[in-house]
Amino acid sequence: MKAEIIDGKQAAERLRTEIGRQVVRLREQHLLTPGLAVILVGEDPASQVYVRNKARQAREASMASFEYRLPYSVPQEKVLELIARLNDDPAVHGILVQLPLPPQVDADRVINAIRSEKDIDGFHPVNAGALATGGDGMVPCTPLGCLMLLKHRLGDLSGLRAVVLGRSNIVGKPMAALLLRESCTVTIAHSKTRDLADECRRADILVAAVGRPRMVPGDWIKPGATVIDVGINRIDTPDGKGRLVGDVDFDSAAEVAGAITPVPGGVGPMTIACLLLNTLEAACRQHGLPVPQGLMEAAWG
Ligand SMILES: NC(=O)C1=CN([C@@H]2O[C@H](COP(=O)(O)OP(=O)(O)OC[C@H]3O[C@@H](n4cnc5c(N)ncnc54)[C@H](OP(=O)(O)O)[C@@H]3O)[C@@H](O)[C@H]2O)C=CC1
Ligand SMILES: Nc1nc(=O)c2c([nH]1)NC[C@@H]1CN(c3ccc(C(=O)N[C@@H](CCC(=O)O)C(=O)O)cc3)C=[N+]21
Ligand SMILES: [Mg+2]
Repeated sequence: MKAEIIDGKQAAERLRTEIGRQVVRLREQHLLTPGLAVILVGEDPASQVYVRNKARQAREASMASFEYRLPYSVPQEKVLELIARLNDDPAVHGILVQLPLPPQVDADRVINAIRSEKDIDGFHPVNAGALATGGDGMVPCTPLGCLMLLKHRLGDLSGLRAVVLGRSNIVGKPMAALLLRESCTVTIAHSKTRDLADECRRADILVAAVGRPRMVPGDWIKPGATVIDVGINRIDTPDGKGRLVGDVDFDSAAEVAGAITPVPGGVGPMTIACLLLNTLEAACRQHGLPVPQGLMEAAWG
C-alpha cells in the first residue's frame, strides 16, 4: 500500500481537546457555557447512535447538551414549536435537527425556522448564502471537517484541481464552495456527469460524497492524489454483523492515492468535532465575544 492514511479519529480527538480548553476558559472568564440542542425524530438506530455520540462529546468538551426525542409520527407543527422555544432559550446556542425527517415534516421549513445564528449545521439559507458569496456564516460541519483534513495534509490548496462527487446541499455543494474559497479549480460531478472516471482522474483532490458503497475504484484516481471519503454505507457481511464502508474502494484506492481517509475513522469523527466548534463559535457570537482562532493549528500543529 502506497497511500498515507489520514487519521480523522485522532485529528478530531485533538480538536475536541482544544475546544474543551476554550469552553473552560469561557466559563471561567465570562460565566458562559455553550449549549447544544439536538432534535431526533423517530427511532432509526444509526441516527440514535450519532445523536448519542454528539451529546456525549459535547459534554466531554464541557458544553451543555440538550436532547429532544420526538415520535416518528410527530406533526410538523410540534417540531416547529420546539424550534421556536429553543430559538428563544438563552442556554441554547446551537440547534441541530437530525436528518432525514419523516415525510410529514418538511426539512426546508424546519431548517428555515432555526435562527440562523443558532444554525450550527450551516444549512439555513442565510448561512449557505454567506458561504456562496464570501461572507462569514456557519459552515456545514462535514465539509469543514474535510477541509481541515485537506489542509492538515496539503497546507496551501491554491491552484489544485478538486473534484467533488455529489451535489447535495449538506455535503457536495458547500464542499465545492469551500474549495473554491481556497482557490482550488473545482469540478462538481453528479449522477448526470459524463465520463465520470476521466473527470476523477484529473483530480489532485477527490472528495467522494455519493452514498454508494465502494463506487470509486483505484483506477479513477490520479497517482498521488488526496482522497477524502465522506460516504458512510452499512453493508452486509457473511457473519451477519454488517460493517461500514465508504464511497471509495479503499484497498484499490490506497495503492494509487498519496493520502486517503478511512471509513470509519476519517471524516465522520471530524464532522462531530466541527459541530462542537460551530457551537462554541455560535455561543461567542451570541454574547459579543471574539471567536477563538487557530484551534485547528493548535490541535495538530
Ligand atoms: N461522514 C459524515 O459525517 C457524513 C457522511 N454522509 C454520507 O455521505 C454520503 C453522501 O451524503 P449526501 O450528500 O447526504 O447524499 P445525497 O443522497 O443527498 O446526495 C448524493 C449525491 O451523489 C450523486 N450520485 C448518486 N449516485 C451517483 C452516481 N452513480 N454517480 C455520480 N454521482 C452520483 C447524486 O447525484 P444527483 O444530484 O444527480 O442525484 C447526489 O448529488 C452518504 O453516504 C452519507 O451517508 C453524509 C453526511 C455526513
Ligand atoms: N442535521 C444533520 N447534521 C448532520 O451532520 C448529519 C445529519 N443531520 N444526519 C446524518 C448525517 C451523518 N452524519 C455523521 C456524523 C458522524 C459520523 C461518525 O462519527 N462516524 C464514525 C462511525 C460511527 C459508527 O460506527 O456508526 C466514523 O466514520 O468513524 C457519521 C455520520 C452526520 N449527519
Ligand atoms: Mg441527503
